Amino acid sequence: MSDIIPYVPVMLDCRNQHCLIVGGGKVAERKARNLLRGGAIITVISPKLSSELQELARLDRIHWIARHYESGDVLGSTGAERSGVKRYFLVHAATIHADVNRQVADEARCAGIPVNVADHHESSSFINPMVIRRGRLIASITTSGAGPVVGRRLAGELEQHFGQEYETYIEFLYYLRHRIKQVVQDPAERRRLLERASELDILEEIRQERFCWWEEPRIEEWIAQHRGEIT
Ligand SMILES: C[C@@]1(CC(=O)O)c2cc3[nH]c(cc4nc(cc5[nH]c(cc(n2)[C@H]1CCC(=O)O)[C@@](C)(CC(=O)O)[C@@H]5CCC(=O)O)C(CC(=O)O)=C4CCC(=O)O)c(CCC(=O)O)c3CC(=O)O
Ligand SMILES: NC(=O)C1=CN([C@@H]2O[C@H](COP(=O)(O)OP(=O)(O)OC[C@H]3O[C@@H](n4cnc5c(N)ncnc54)[C@H](O)[C@@H]3O)[C@@H](O)[C@H]2O)C=CC1
Repeated sequence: MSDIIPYVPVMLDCRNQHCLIVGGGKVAERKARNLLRGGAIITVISPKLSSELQELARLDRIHWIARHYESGDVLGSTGAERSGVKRYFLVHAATIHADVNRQVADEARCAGIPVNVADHHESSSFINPMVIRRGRLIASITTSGAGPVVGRRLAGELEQHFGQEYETYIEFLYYLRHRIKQVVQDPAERRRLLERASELDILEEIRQERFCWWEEPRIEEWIAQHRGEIT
């Protein structure tokens, strides 16, 4: 048995970042979908593509280099250079060949580029969790390699817990916090207001379809009412 890797969870902003996927099958397709959703610019190096990836290439949503991986590709120093890439933000090694995946991983690690290896999580510098989304709320869960079957069941439990009402709830709290930050300068006062905001029973109101979005005057009134409170 291998040790538990003490993964550090982070959320990456991949918008307009160049990402490389080596391999063009079912797994590469899933990694591409995930990155596209995050706004990344994707290059795929693979002699063949799944039908969904072919469609994405046809629509210019991904840049396809139609050949086997060559040493130096992760640095953008071979064919990838022609796609205008200076440096990849992250790399996925997702071919069917363990030795090719390992080569991609070694080259990426040497270059200091985060890499995910589809067939061997111990060689990866990052792994992909199961994700559920409710607008701004993103809940992700991983079993650190125990596998997606159990992960999917646990994600299903999260889906039950975090219903669609959380999208409005979190959006409301975001908006209220944004306004508090604009009008209240004192950090202690701000924190107190933010705590008050988190105690509001909005979630239940949304669930019962009683919630009306707070317009500007109501927010100002609420802030004025609570900012002078002494705790
Ligand atoms: C460690 C990790 C690294 C990573 O890839 O990031 C990893 C690794 C491996 N997966 C393998 C197999 C499968 N993975 C899936 C599916 C998913 N795998 C995902 C994540 C992860 N998979 C990372 C953390 C996982 C964790 O939480 O523990 C998901 C969540 C996200 C995503 O892939 O983007 C996505 C769910 C998509 C969804 O349901 O929505 C399926 C099912 C399917 O394909 O339909 C199978 C076949 C069934 C099976 O084998 O269990 C193998 C063996 C390969 C082999 O033996 O050849 C390895 C290699 C190893 O364990 O080292
Ligand atoms: N991490 C995960 O979530 C999962 C990982 N896997 C593993 O991921 C890997 C890929 O699986 P699939 O996508 O299902 O396989 P697949 O057979 O559908 O696709 C493999 C792809 O690799 C390409 N390829 C082969 N040699 C190449 C090379 N030298 N350079 C560039 N591309 C090359 C092929 O053209 C093909 O597009 C396998 O090792 C599999 O065991 C499988 C399921 C889930």
